[in-house]
Amino acid sequence: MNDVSRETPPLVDKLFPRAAVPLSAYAELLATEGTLRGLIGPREVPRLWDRHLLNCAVIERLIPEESSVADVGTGAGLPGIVLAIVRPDLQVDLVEPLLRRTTFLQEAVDLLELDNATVVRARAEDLPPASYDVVTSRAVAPLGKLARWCLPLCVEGGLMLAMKGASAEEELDASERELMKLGAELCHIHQLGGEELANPTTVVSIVAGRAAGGSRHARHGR
Ligand SMILES: C[S@@+](CC[C@H](N)C(=O)[O-])C[C@H]1O[C@@H](n2cnc3c(N)ncnc32)[C@H](O)[C@@H]1O
Repeated sequence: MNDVSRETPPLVDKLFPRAAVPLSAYAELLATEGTLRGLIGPREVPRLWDRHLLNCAVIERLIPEESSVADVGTGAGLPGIVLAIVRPDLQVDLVEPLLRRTTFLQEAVDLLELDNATVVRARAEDLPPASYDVVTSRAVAPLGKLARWCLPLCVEGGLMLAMKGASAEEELDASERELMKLGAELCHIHQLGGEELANPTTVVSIVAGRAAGGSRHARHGR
């Protein structure tokens, strides 16, 4: 057994008691196959929980029940796989163009028996518009470009959630015009997990307006 799974922090049981076992299995997969295949840097392994898994897990607080979610540029499954684990009520599409990564993602989905996650090998800009209630992303592109890819995927009134670092406010200011053109309605910067996590998560949330997606209901029939 790998060190990472043995060291599952007590906080995981406290915050996500029902998901602790699959989260630990995913942590182990990232620490082993994920690093072997170059999807996670070896230096990330000791901080997998703090900087990656828990950081991603807390964004579930912003996602309405039973949403259809696309995680754009999910890479090794962050935050998409984590969301599918901690929120079985969600339907999560793991959107990633690179074959090496989608192969790993499919193996992870199978191993973790995630019935509510689907691997979609595609670029965000090639997906049909107005397909999702929520579109998440982490470390994919600057906010303006990300909004061009993600907002059109949201249904009207849907939510784009971009995990960002210290640059969140600056990026939001810089992309204001673009966001307006794309029909963004409400933008907000959230700090999540401030009281529980060593590194709180910063998320920019943007409500999609009419120009962004289209119909009020997700077109995906899942
Ligand atoms: C730096 S990685 C981040 C991966 C993961 N979200 C994370 O936080 O660890 C960026 C990912 O975005 C993907 N990507 C780049 N352009 C994309 C696009 N237009 N549509 C979807 N994914 C894209 C890349 O293939 C890559 O896996």
